[in-house]
Amino acid sequence: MIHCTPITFQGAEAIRLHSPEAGSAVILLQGGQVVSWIDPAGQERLYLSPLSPLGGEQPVRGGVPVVFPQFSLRGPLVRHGFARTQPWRCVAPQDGQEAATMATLALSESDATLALWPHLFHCTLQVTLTPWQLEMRFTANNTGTVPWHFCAALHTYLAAGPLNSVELDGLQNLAYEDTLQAGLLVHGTNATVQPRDAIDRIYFNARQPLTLTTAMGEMALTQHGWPDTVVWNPGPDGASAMVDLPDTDHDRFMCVEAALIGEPHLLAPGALWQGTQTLRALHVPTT
Ligand SMILES: O=P(O)(O)OC[C@H]1O[C@@H](O)[C@H](O)[C@@H](O)[C@@H]1O
Repeated sequence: MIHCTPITFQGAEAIRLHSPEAGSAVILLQGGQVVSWIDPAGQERLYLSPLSPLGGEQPVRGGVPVVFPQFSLRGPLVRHGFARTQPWRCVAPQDGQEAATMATLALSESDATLALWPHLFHCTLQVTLTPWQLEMRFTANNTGTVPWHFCAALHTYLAAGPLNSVELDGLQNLAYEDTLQAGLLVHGTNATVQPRDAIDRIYFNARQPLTLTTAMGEMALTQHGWPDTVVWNPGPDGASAMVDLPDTDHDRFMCVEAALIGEPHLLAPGALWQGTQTLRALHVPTT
Protein backbone atom coordinates (compact mmCIF):
# COMPACT_ATOMS: atom_id res chain seq x y z
CA MET A 1 0.00 0.00 0.00
CA ILE A 2 1.18 3.48 -0.83
CA HIS A 3 0.95 6.24 1.75
CA CYS A 4 2.90 8.97 3.48
CA THR A 5 3.36 9.35 7.17
CA PRO A 6 1.17 12.28 8.12
CA ILE A 7 2.07 14.98 10.62
CA THR A 8 -0.38 17.10 12.55
CA PHE A 9 -0.55 20.76 11.56
CA GLN A 10 -2.76 22.94 13.76
CA GLY A 11 -4.74 19.82 14.63
CA ALA A 12 -5.20 18.62 11.03
CA GLU A 13 -3.52 15.75 9.17
CA ALA A 14 -0.83 16.98 6.82
CA ILE A 15 2.35 16.11 4.91
CA ARG A 16 5.52 18.08 5.54
CA LEU A 17 8.26 18.56 2.95
CA HIS A 18 11.57 19.86 4.19
CA SER A 19 15.29 20.10 3.61
CA PRO A 20 17.97 22.33 5.13
CA GLU A 21 18.63 23.94 1.73
CA ALA A 22 15.04 24.37 0.55
CA GLY A 23 13.06 25.17 3.71
CA SER A 24 9.72 23.49 4.22
CA ALA A 25 6.16 23.15 2.99
CA VAL A 26 3.03 21.69 4.56
CA ILE A 27 0.13 20.16 2.65
CA LEU A 28 -3.18 19.34 4.35
CA LEU A 29 -4.81 16.05 3.41
CA GLN A 30 -8.11 17.90 3.59
CA GLY A 31 -8.42 19.63 0.24
CA GLY A 32 -4.89 18.64 -0.83
CA GLN A 33 -4.13 22.18 0.25
CA VAL A 34 -0.65 23.61 0.66
CA VAL A 35 -0.87 25.81 3.77
CA SER A 36 2.74 26.76 4.41
CA TRP A 37 5.90 27.41 2.41
CA ILE A 38 8.86 28.59 4.41
CA ASP A 39 11.86 29.69 2.33
CA PRO A 40 15.49 28.92 3.23
CA ALA A 41 15.71 32.25 5.12
CA GLY A 42 12.86 31.13 7.38
CA GLN A 43 10.29 33.46 5.82
CA GLU A 44 6.69 32.20 5.44
CA ARG A 45 5.69 32.88 1.83
CA LEU A 46 2.01 31.92 1.94
CA TYR A 47 -0.79 33.53 3.91
CA LEU A 48 -3.03 31.40 6.14
CA SER A 49 -5.86 33.04 8.05
CA PRO A 50 -5.63 32.57 11.82
CA LEU A 51 -9.45 32.60 11.92
CA SER A 52 -9.95 29.70 9.52
CA PRO A 53 -10.20 26.38 11.38
CA LEU A 54 -8.43 23.45 9.72
CA GLY A 55 -9.92 19.99 9.44
CA GLY A 56 -13.56 21.07 9.49
CA GLU A 57 -16.13 21.12 6.73
CA GLN A 58 -15.50 24.72 5.70
CA PRO A 59 -12.90 25.65 3.09
CA VAL A 60 -9.60 26.77 4.60
CA ARG A 61 -8.83 30.43 3.85
CA GLY A 62 -5.22 30.65 2.82
CA GLY A 63 -2.39 28.64 1.36
CA VAL A 64 -3.32 27.15 -2.01
CA PRO A 65 -6.90 25.86 -2.17
CA VAL A 66 -7.49 23.56 -5.15
CA VAL A 67 -10.51 24.75 -7.13
CA PHE A 68 -12.16 21.89 -9.05
CA PRO A 69 -14.36 21.10 -10.99
CA GLN A 70 -16.04 24.53 -10.98
CA PHE A 71 -14.70 28.05 -10.64
CA SER A 72 -16.62 30.46 -8.40
CA LEU A 73 -20.39 30.19 -8.94
CA ARG A 74 -20.08 29.48 -12.68
CA GLY A 75 -22.07 26.26 -12.43
CA PRO A 76 -24.43 24.34 -10.17
CA LEU A 77 -21.90 23.35 -7.48
CA VAL A 78 -20.81 25.21 -4.35
CA ARG A 79 -18.40 28.06 -4.98
CA HIS A 80 -15.06 26.80 -6.33
CA GLY A 81 -16.29 23.18 -6.42
CA PHE A 82 -15.80 20.41 -3.91
CA ALA A 83 -12.11 19.46 -4.18
CA ARG A 84 -11.01 21.94 -1.50
CA THR A 85 -13.17 20.34 1.18
CA GLN A 86 -12.72 16.66 0.31
CA PRO A 87 -10.21 14.35 2.01
CA TRP A 88 -7.27 13.71 -0.33
CA ARG A 89 -4.73 10.94 0.19
CA CYS A 90 -0.99 10.90 -0.19
CA VAL A 91 0.10 8.59 -3.04
CA ALA A 92 3.82 9.43 -3.22
CA PRO A 93 6.40 9.01 -1.94
CA GLN A 94 5.78 5.33 -1.35
CA ASP A 95 5.73 3.97 2.13
CA GLY A 96 9.24 3.78 3.56
CA GLN A 97 10.68 6.38 1.20
CA GLU A 98 11.89 9.70 2.50
CA ALA A 99 9.20 12.35 1.94
CA ALA A 100 11.94 14.96 1.62
CA THR A 101 10.98 17.53 -0.96
CA MET A 102 8.23 16.14 -3.18
CA ALA A 103 4.82 14.66 -2.48
CA THR A 104 1.77 13.78 -4.53
CA LEU A 105 -1.75 13.85 -3.16
CA ALA A 106 -4.77 12.43 -4.97
CA LEU A 107 -8.53 12.73 -4.99
CA SER A 108 -10.93 10.41 -6.83
CA GLU A 109 -14.69 10.13 -6.95
CA SER A 110 -16.42 8.97 -3.78
CA ASP A 111 -20.01 8.64 -2.65
CA ALA A 112 -19.74 12.26 -1.47
CA THR A 113 -18.51 13.63 -4.83
CA LEU A 114 -20.86 11.43 -6.89
CA ALA A 115 -23.77 12.85 -4.94
CA LEU A 116 -22.68 16.31 -6.13
CA TRP A 117 -21.18 15.61 -9.57
CA PRO A 118 -21.90 12.34 -11.42
CA HIS A 119 -18.44 11.74 -12.91
CA LEU A 120 -15.50 9.41 -12.39
CA PHE A 121 -12.21 11.25 -12.03
CA HIS A 122 -8.73 11.11 -10.58
CA CYS A 123 -7.00 14.37 -9.63
CA THR A 124 -3.49 14.76 -8.30
CA LEU A 125 -1.45 17.59 -6.86
CA GLN A 126 2.31 17.13 -6.97
CA VAL A 127 4.20 19.59 -4.78
CA THR A 128 7.94 20.03 -5.26
CA LEU A 129 10.10 22.13 -2.96
CA THR A 130 13.49 23.39 -4.13
CA PRO A 131 15.58 26.28 -2.78
CA TRP A 132 13.49 29.48 -3.07
CA GLN A 133 10.90 27.72 -5.22
CA LEU A 134 7.62 25.88 -4.80
CA GLU A 135 6.13 24.06 -7.78
CA MET A 136 2.58 22.70 -7.80
CA ARG A 137 1.38 20.44 -10.62
CA PHE A 138 -2.32 19.67 -10.80
CA THR A 139 -3.68 16.89 -13.01
CA ALA A 140 -7.24 15.85 -13.81
CA ASN A 141 -7.90 12.47 -15.37
CA ASN A 142 -11.23 11.24 -16.71
CA THR A 143 -11.46 7.66 -15.45
CA GLY A 144 -15.03 7.20 -16.61
CA THR A 145 -16.64 6.38 -19.95
CA VAL A 146 -18.30 9.70 -20.76
CA PRO A 147 -16.63 13.05 -21.44
CA TRP A 148 -17.04 15.89 -18.91
CA HIS A 149 -16.22 19.58 -18.70
CA PHE A 150 -14.35 21.16 -15.82
CA CYS A 151 -12.78 24.40 -14.63
CA ALA A 152 -10.03 24.57 -12.03
CA ALA A 153 -7.55 26.86 -10.30
CA LEU A 154 -4.75 26.96 -7.79
CA HIS A 155 -6.08 29.76 -5.60
CA THR A 156 -2.71 30.89 -4.26
CA TYR A 157 -2.65 33.25 -1.25
CA LEU A 158 0.80 34.87 -1.35
CA ALA A 159 1.99 36.51 1.84
CA ALA A 160 2.34 40.24 1.22
CA GLY A 161 2.79 43.42 3.17
CA PRO A 162 0.22 46.21 3.04
CA LEU A 163 -1.95 46.24 -0.08
CA ASN A 164 -0.72 49.74 -0.93
CA SER A 165 2.78 48.35 -1.52
CA VAL A 166 1.67 45.54 -3.86
CA GLU A 167 2.53 45.67 -7.56
CA LEU A 168 1.96 42.94 -10.13
CA ASP A 169 3.86 43.20 -13.38
CA GLY A 170 3.12 41.24 -16.55
CA LEU A 171 -0.59 41.70 -17.16
CA GLN A 172 -0.34 45.09 -18.87
CA ASN A 173 -2.51 45.72 -21.93
CA LEU A 174 -4.53 42.54 -21.40
CA ALA A 175 -8.32 42.62 -21.23
CA TYR A 176 -9.87 41.26 -18.07
CA GLU A 177 -13.26 40.41 -16.70
CA ASP A 178 -13.97 42.55 -13.66
CA THR A 179 -16.02 40.53 -11.18
CA LEU A 180 -16.51 43.66 -9.06
CA GLN A 181 -18.29 45.26 -12.04
CA ALA A 182 -20.63 42.33 -12.69
CA GLY A 183 -18.23 40.69 -15.14
CA LEU A 184 -17.65 43.77 -17.29
CA LEU A 185 -14.91 43.22 -19.85
CA VAL A 186 -12.30 45.94 -19.29
CA HIS A 187 -9.52 46.84 -21.69
CA GLY A 188 -6.20 46.81 -19.88
CA THR A 189 -3.74 49.70 -19.86
CA ASN A 190 0.05 49.76 -19.91
CA ALA A 191 0.14 50.25 -16.12
CA THR A 192 1.13 47.44 -13.77
CA VAL A 193 -1.59 46.16 -11.41
CA GLN A 194 -1.35 48.16 -8.18
CA PRO A 195 -4.40 47.28 -6.08
CA ARG A 196 -5.25 49.82 -3.41
CA ASP A 197 -8.68 48.43 -2.57
CA ALA A 198 -10.70 45.31 -3.39
CA ILE A 199 -9.75 43.69 -6.68
CA ASP A 200 -11.30 40.65 -8.41
CA ARG A 201 -10.21 40.17 -12.01
CA ILE A 202 -9.93 37.29 -14.45
CA TYR A 203 -7.28 37.75 -17.12
CA PHE A 204 -7.80 35.37 -20.02
CA ASN A 205 -4.80 33.94 -21.87
CA ALA A 206 -2.48 35.71 -19.48
CA ARG A 207 1.19 36.13 -20.34
CA GLN A 208 3.97 34.62 -18.25
CA PRO A 209 5.87 35.06 -16.05
CA LEU A 210 4.41 37.62 -13.67
CA THR A 211 6.42 39.45 -11.05
CA LEU A 212 4.77 40.26 -7.73
CA THR A 213 6.47 42.94 -5.66
CA THR A 214 5.38 43.38 -2.06
CA ALA A 215 6.89 44.48 1.24
CA MET A 216 8.05 40.83 1.50
CA GLY A 217 10.20 41.13 -1.63
CA GLU A 218 9.80 40.00 -5.23
CA MET A 219 8.39 36.76 -6.50
CA ALA A 220 8.23 35.33 -10.02
CA LEU A 221 4.97 33.50 -10.73
CA THR A 222 4.89 31.14 -13.67
CA GLN A 223 2.04 28.97 -14.89
CA HIS A 224 2.01 26.34 -17.60
CA GLY A 225 -1.14 24.70 -18.90
CA TRP A 226 -3.37 27.17 -17.08
CA PRO A 227 -4.58 29.75 -19.62
CA ASP A 228 -6.04 32.30 -17.19
CA THR A 229 -4.95 34.26 -14.13
CA VAL A 230 -7.16 35.57 -11.33
CA VAL A 231 -6.05 38.52 -9.23
CA TRP A 232 -8.03 38.82 -6.00
CA ASN A 233 -7.98 40.66 -2.71
CA PRO A 234 -11.18 41.45 -0.78
CA GLY A 235 -10.00 44.90 0.37
CA PRO A 236 -10.85 46.34 3.80
CA ASP A 237 -14.65 46.12 3.52
CA GLY A 238 -14.54 42.60 2.11
CA ALA A 239 -12.14 41.44 4.82
CA SER A 240 -14.37 42.90 7.56
CA ALA A 241 -17.34 41.03 6.13
CA MET A 242 -15.58 37.65 6.21
CA VAL A 243 -15.88 35.67 9.41
CA ASP A 244 -12.79 33.59 8.62
CA LEU A 245 -10.48 36.56 8.00
CA PRO A 246 -9.24 39.14 10.52
CA ASP A 247 -10.54 42.63 9.67
CA THR A 248 -7.22 44.03 8.51
CA ASP A 249 -5.68 40.92 6.95
CA HIS A 250 -6.44 42.05 3.41
CA ASP A 251 -3.15 43.87 4.09
CA ARG A 252 -1.31 40.59 4.53
CA PHE A 253 -1.85 38.72 1.25
CA MET A 254 -2.45 38.90 -2.46
CA CYS A 255 -4.10 36.09 -4.40
CA VAL A 256 -2.66 35.38 -7.84
CA GLU A 257 -4.39 32.26 -9.12
CA ALA A 258 -3.35 30.00 -11.98
CA ALA A 259 -6.70 29.15 -13.52
CA LEU A 260 -8.72 27.45 -16.23
CA ILE A 261 -11.96 29.42 -16.42
CA GLY A 262 -12.70 31.08 -19.76
CA GLU A 263 -13.16 27.90 -21.76
CA PRO A 264 -14.18 24.95 -19.58
CA HIS A 265 -12.03 22.02 -20.64
CA LEU A 266 -13.71 18.98 -22.19
CA LEU A 267 -11.93 15.88 -20.93
CA ALA A 268 -12.50 12.70 -22.94
CA PRO A 269 -12.59 9.27 -21.25
CA GLY A 270 -9.02 8.30 -20.41
CA ALA A 271 -7.67 11.79 -21.10
CA LEU A 272 -5.42 13.73 -18.73
CA TRP A 273 -5.10 17.50 -18.26
CA GLN A 274 -2.31 19.13 -16.34
CA GLY A 275 -1.29 22.59 -15.21
CA THR A 276 1.65 23.82 -13.16
CA GLN A 277 2.14 26.93 -11.06
CA THR A 278 5.64 27.81 -9.88
CA LEU A 279 6.37 30.38 -7.19
CA ARG A 280 9.97 31.61 -7.06
CA ALA A 281 11.22 34.07 -4.47
CA LEU A 282 13.56 36.48 -6.27
CA HIS A 283 14.52 39.16 -3.87
CA VAL A 284 14.28 39.28 -0.12
CA PRO A 285 14.34 42.70 1.58
CA THR A 286 17.33 43.12 3.87
CA THR A 287 15.59 45.24 6.56
O1 LIG B 1 -14.45 32.97 -0.32
P1 LIG B 1 -14.02 31.98 -1.38
O2 LIG B 1 -15.12 31.03 -1.78
O3 LIG B 1 -12.78 31.26 -0.99
O4 LIG B 1 -13.68 32.83 -2.67
C1 LIG B 1 -12.79 33.87 -2.58
C2 LIG B 1 -12.63 34.57 -3.93
O5 LIG B 1 -12.02 33.68 -4.84
C3 LIG B 1 -11.66 34.30 -6.06
O6 LIG B 1 -11.06 33.34 -6.88
C4 LIG B 1 -12.87 34.84 -6.77
O7 LIG B 1 -12.47 35.51 -7.94
C5 LIG B 1 -13.62 35.79 -5.83
O8 LIG B 1 -14.80 36.25 -6.47
C6 LIG B 1 -13.92 35.09 -4.51
O9 LIG B 1 -14.54 36.02 -3.65
